[in-house]
Amino acid sequence: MTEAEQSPDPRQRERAGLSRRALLGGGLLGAAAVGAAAGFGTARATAAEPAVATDAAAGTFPFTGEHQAGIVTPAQDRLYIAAFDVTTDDRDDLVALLQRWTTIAARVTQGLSAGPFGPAAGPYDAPPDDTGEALDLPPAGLTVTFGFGRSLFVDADGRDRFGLADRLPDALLELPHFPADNLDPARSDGDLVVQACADDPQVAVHAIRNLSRAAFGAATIRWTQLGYGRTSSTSTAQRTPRNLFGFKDGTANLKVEETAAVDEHVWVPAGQDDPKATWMTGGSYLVARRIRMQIETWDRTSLREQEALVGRTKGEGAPLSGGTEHTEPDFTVTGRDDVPLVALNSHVRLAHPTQNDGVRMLRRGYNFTDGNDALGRLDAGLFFIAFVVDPRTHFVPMQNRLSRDDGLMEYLQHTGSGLFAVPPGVPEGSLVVGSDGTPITTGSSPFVGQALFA
Ligand SMILES: C=CC1=C(C)c2cc3[nH]c(cc4nc(cc5[nH]c(cc1n2)c(C)c5CCC(=O)O)C(CCC(=O)O)=C4C)c(C)c3C=C
Ligand SMILES: [Fe+2]
Repeated sequence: MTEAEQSPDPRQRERAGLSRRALLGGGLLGAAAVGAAAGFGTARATAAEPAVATDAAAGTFPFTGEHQAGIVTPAQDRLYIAAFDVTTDDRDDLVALLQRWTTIAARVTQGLSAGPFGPAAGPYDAPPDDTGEALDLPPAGLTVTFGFGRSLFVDADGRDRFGLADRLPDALLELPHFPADNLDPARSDGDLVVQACADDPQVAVHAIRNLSRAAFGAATIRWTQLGYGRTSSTSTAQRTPRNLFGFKDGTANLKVEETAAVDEHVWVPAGQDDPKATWMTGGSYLVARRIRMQIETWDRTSLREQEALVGRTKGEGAPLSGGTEHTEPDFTVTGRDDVPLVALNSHVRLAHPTQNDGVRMLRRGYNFTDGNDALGRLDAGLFFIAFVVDPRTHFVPMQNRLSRDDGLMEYLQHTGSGLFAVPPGVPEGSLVVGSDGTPITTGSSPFVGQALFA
């Protein structure tokens, strides 16, 4: 036994024990990273806590790949999303931030601590390199997805901030003002966005907190949103969840199994028209809208009216033209006085591809509840997230139509908004692996969004 392990000071004793376990656990950690990359469950491992196999909730998704994770990944139950303002004006600092973020995201998504020491080991007189709240938790299917806002490229006066203006995609437009928008600038936009999704909210918060910590001196948080109860399925294997209006949401969503449709409507293709956006090949555009729902008014609305506004039944989620949940709506079917069964101002009619030039989107929204207002009404709603190949064709026209004609709008208020270019994934097998088997990025190794800076 070492001197420290025999010390009367319990902290000294604990530290000595941890360091020892760190040494003993070094070999296992490499195995943990490999197992995790293969998509198998591991407990959160640190240099101090070697990995152990746990239950199914411990699942991991690979961080690297052609596309970033967290888009077609089966939607997890929880969301923590943060937008950042970049505070440095040095391009090298921005690149260094993205390198740090890549390393941390590659680690935490595989159930590792944010840094190699972990929260309870490492130099005793320095802050731990991981904040610790996820130490004993499984990875919970965590994915971390990064995006770039228009303001990263040009400032409000159109000035080139980081020598990136000639790479600003035409598709990364300033979203227009939509009818009935009531946007709070403090809940909108941002230079960078990080979407963390997991089946455990603490795991998602841990990821954002440690990324935010690593941004110190380079970027600060502009807004965040916690979400619960996914409002969309992104895989046919998932059951359809419900939104806070009590309706099934995500029935007609794009699903990962529809590969041709996902290629057409989600991923930015190679050889697109815009030469400024070649770095986006394999990426997508993330549209975020914080939509407050007038819950109390809705709850005083008759079931007949609720179903008419949505265009589907509340229980089964079937279109009002008949059938079951997954029956396609038939907009030609009429009832008494030749009135269409799926009303002209119903949400599903106005959002249907047949009314929108065949456009589909991959929705990945979450419910939110952020306390209440002075009148005791819940500040609750749907944090709408959609991934699309081009917001000019796949979001703006539909949102204009919905804002203008959708009967649901009487119960909705858009209070936050953001549009972000989500670059492709970090290529598989490209991250440098450290001597302890954990992912590292160095000055020369790949990082998320690297093609933008090439
Ligand atoms: C601009 C895009 C959309 C916004 C904003 C939006 C907000 C929103 N939606 C619901 C509830 C439902 N939406 C449903 C379907 C649906 N919604 C959109 C787009 C937006 N929704 C699309 C493209 C679709 C699919 C249309 C289709 O292909 O049939 C449904 C029905 C079930 C389903 O298919 O998902 C519900 C219910 C709320 C409450 C809301 C804002 C708070
Ligand atoms: Fe919708």
